[in-house]
Amino acid sequence: MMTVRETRFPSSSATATQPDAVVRFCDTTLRDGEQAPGVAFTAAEKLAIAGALDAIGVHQIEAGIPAMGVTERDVLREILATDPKAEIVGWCRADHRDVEAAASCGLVTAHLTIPVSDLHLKSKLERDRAWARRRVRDCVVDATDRGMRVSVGFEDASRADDAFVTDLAGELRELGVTRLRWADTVGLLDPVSAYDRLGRLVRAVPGPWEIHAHDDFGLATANTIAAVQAGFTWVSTTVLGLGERAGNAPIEEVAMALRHLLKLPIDLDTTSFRTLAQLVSRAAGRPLPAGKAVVGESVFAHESGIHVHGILRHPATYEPFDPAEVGGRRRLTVGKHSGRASLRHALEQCGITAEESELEPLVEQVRLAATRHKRGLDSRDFQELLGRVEMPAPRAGTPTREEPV
Ligand SMILES: CC(=O)SCCNC(=O)CCNC(=O)[C@H](O)C(C)(C)COP(=O)(O)OP(=O)(O)OC[C@H]1O[C@@H](n2cnc3c(N)ncnc32)[C@H](O)[C@@H]1OP(=O)(O)O
Ligand SMILES: O=C(O)CCC(=O)C(=O)O
Repeated sequence: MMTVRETRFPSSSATATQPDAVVRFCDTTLRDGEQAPGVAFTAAEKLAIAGALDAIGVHQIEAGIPAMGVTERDVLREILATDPKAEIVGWCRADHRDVEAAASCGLVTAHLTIPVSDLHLKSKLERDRAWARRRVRDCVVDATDRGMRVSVGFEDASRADDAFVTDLAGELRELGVTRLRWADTVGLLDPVSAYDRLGRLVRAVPGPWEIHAHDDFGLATANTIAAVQAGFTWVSTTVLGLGERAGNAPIEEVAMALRHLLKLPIDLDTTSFRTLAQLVSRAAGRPLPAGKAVVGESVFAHESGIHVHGILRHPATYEPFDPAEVGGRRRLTVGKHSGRASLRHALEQCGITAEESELEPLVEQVRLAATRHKRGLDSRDFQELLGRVEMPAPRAGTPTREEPV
């Protein structure tokens, strides 16, 4: 383990814009996440993921689709039987059969979805806005009559007529719908328009709104943050952004951006983010990319000379927050872009105090070796290199580092 002086990261609450606002998370890894092509969680994996999401303090877990059949409903019952703190939600179409299926699992909360763009209504369902209004209202009444709490999602809202969505939202609030979800189903939103459009919507129809963003243009996190800035108080997320096509807004990115960029309090145990990401990555059969924001293996690894020089003086120079906040680990690596400060530090870790004049040739040797290997040097490579260049012997009694430098 490297030894960087303990230094404090700049406070994350110093410039809070809305100090009392707690943004709530509806995590849909087990619904939209599992809709990612080729992903199929087993019951055991669904239970493990639900347990992990509950343990970190997610407010709502969208745990599956009751209409999918008996196996899905059994898993939903099993998740409910674990008595989680999080509210467990079943995703439903605006269809009485789906409401019945949700109720039959013992779910007390149902999320009903209705497409709202003319494209979806006409081309997909061969229906119109009047049908959508009638159908969703009927299903809301059906679910509430069964004693269920109901939220409603507007599918393809980003391509819908805002006036229609606003009117429908007002009617649904009056029917007792607890929350409205605005879905950017195909990821067509940009943050500036999101802020503008969603701000107008919240002002017209106050109350809890949730943003459900997709990442087709790589903007899911940015759009989610913009929605919160516009007044939305719930966010739809999935672990690692797993989901349809390019996926959803990753929980780990949204939470850390809200905490550190918007300075909002986040009441999730973010220290488990890395283990949660590893769990979902394994269950989904999708490797966790080294550079994945917040939870990738490399996002707190530093090789470049200027960066390591800075990090050794104050980690905040090249880290946005303390890696421990997300269960991550800082690593200083030696490679093609290392400089003298980095190698001086690596040598110190091996118990060697080098003369300044010895560092420059070592830098050159490290560059050549890293280029030859086409990767950073691990501790064995580094030791080998030291054996080949003339360096002072390690200080007596100082253990030689075994772990990567
Ligand atoms: C944007 C989203 O992520 S939406 C969520 C999408 N998720 C999934 O589709 C995953 C799970 N889906 C399934 O297992 C199946 O599609 C089921 C069980 C929901 C339905 O299966 P099937 O009855 O075989 O229907 P199929 O998948 O062929 O077509 C979808 C049907 O839902 C209807 N439908 C689609 N959206 C809605 C809606 N929001 N409200 C009401 N009906 C809808 C379509 O009109 C079509 O009905 P039809 O068969 O009467 O024409
Ligand atoms: O719940 C909803 O309405 C959103 C459905 C969805 O996953 C989407 O539109 O991307």
